[in-house]
Amino acid sequence: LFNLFSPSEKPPKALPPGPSTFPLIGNIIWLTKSFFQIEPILRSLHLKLGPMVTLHIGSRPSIFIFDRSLAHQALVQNGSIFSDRPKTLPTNQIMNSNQRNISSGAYGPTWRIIRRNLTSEILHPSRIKSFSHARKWVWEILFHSLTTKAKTGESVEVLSHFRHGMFCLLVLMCFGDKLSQEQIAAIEVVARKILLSLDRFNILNFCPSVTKVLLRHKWRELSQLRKEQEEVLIPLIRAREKAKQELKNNESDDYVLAYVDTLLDLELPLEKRKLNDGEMVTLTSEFLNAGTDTTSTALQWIMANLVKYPHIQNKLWLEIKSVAGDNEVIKEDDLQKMAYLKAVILEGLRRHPPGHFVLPHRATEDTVLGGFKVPKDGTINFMVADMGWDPDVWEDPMAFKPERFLKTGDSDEQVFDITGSREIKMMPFGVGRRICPALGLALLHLEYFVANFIWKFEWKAVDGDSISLEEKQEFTVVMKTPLKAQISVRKKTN
Ligand code: HEM
Repeated sequence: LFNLFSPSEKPPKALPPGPSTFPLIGNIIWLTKSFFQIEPILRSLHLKLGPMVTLHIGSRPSIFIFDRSLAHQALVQNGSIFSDRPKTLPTNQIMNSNQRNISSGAYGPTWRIIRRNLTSEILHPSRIKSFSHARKWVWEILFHSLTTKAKTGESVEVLSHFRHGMFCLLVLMCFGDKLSQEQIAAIEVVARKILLSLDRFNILNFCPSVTKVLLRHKWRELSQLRKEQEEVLIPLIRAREKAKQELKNNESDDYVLAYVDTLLDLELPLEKRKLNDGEMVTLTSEFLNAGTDTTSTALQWIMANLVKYPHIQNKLWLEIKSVAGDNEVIKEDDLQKMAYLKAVILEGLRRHPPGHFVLPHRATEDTVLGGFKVPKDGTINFMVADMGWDPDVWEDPMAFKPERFLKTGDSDEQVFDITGSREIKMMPFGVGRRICPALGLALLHLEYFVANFIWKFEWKAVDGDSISLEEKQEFTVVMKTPLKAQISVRKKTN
């Protein structure tokens, strides 16, 4: 437990401060607001009340942490208390097989096994390497559609291209690389339909026993949506199961392990059984959804800044040129030699983290943080965007300056540690035991695609348009005015 008070002192009884509201009505009003609507309210409360703020949302207190060293105390130094998840809402339970996925799973043996399966079987650096042909395939699809735009002079709606590219890539990692573009499109249609309609079902959570009667058609609609998802994914899982057997029997060199293969082999530690179809659907969908919007949003923000600031784009292009020479495509090994590229990506994630909060955490014991009580079952949220914009850590924090991530002089100082294990300066992937398990993959995807985009094309604002950095909440925090760019193919002699 935290040792923030001496044994003679009594542990504090008070929760972190919060606004005064009418108990029941206030709790319900917060429930109707999205995190994005709450964020500005929290910021003004933070200025008045300090680094920890409590809102009574629904039946439990929700504590919001602004301070990076308190975040470190909670998530790193006391990770065993702060790594659980709150119980998910009844509508989400249908989509996540009753919390049987990584992101919503309770901190315990089942979560540990399914998370470790993903990190060691698929996201291990050597495994990530085995998917390089899939990345090249997706790059070629993007390259062809962008070249057509460049030739016709049409502007590019950047996000839809990026999102489709990221989705294809994750589908191939998930189901194997023998899928056609049509099959991928069918998975994408149902995944987007679900993502865009989930908010409509929130009302069902207000008093499920009542809404199950009064709004039963809406509950049916939700079950129908889940059924649609299963009807698309289960046949693909079965087909992969068969193909895997055949490829293995023939000892084929073509066999590249896919996420589904690992799930087919997995055994749940408590129940001592294999995953059922519903659980497989839940886990494969999590893989596709967790990685698509996050990465494509980050990519859009980064490219927006490269369009807005042509001198940064040019500096990056010069670095790529110095490493890539005459290569048509940037090779993955070459990315390691591009320090400025890495700085651009990190600055993008600092200035525009795709999620302004990590997923909510739950405290498993009564404990003390920052001199306040954090009650057992309380929900804890971490203010990701605000930490990355803290003027005590980052000079001129709202400016886009990749140089801040470049090592100066020849000191032995480590390159920036985004895991925050020793100290948190920003946390776009979270920190501690629940840190995004795919941060290495996400960084590789961002580096690989940004490098190739800039290597092959020059990106400019559409005539007369300035690039607005205003934000809007969707699944992630996206550009309110989506980036449109005019692109031209770079000439070798440029
Ligand atoms: C730029 C891209 C990405 C960003 C910024 C990002 C960010 C995050 C954040 C903030 C969390 C929550 C951490 C917490 O609750 O403390 C998270 C969790 C997670 N992410 Fe990512 N992510 C990205 C890409 C991906 C990709 C590509 C995948 C999968 C292929 C993925 C899979 C997951 C999973 C499964 C979790 C849940 C971890 C757990 O609860 O144990 N993410 N991510």
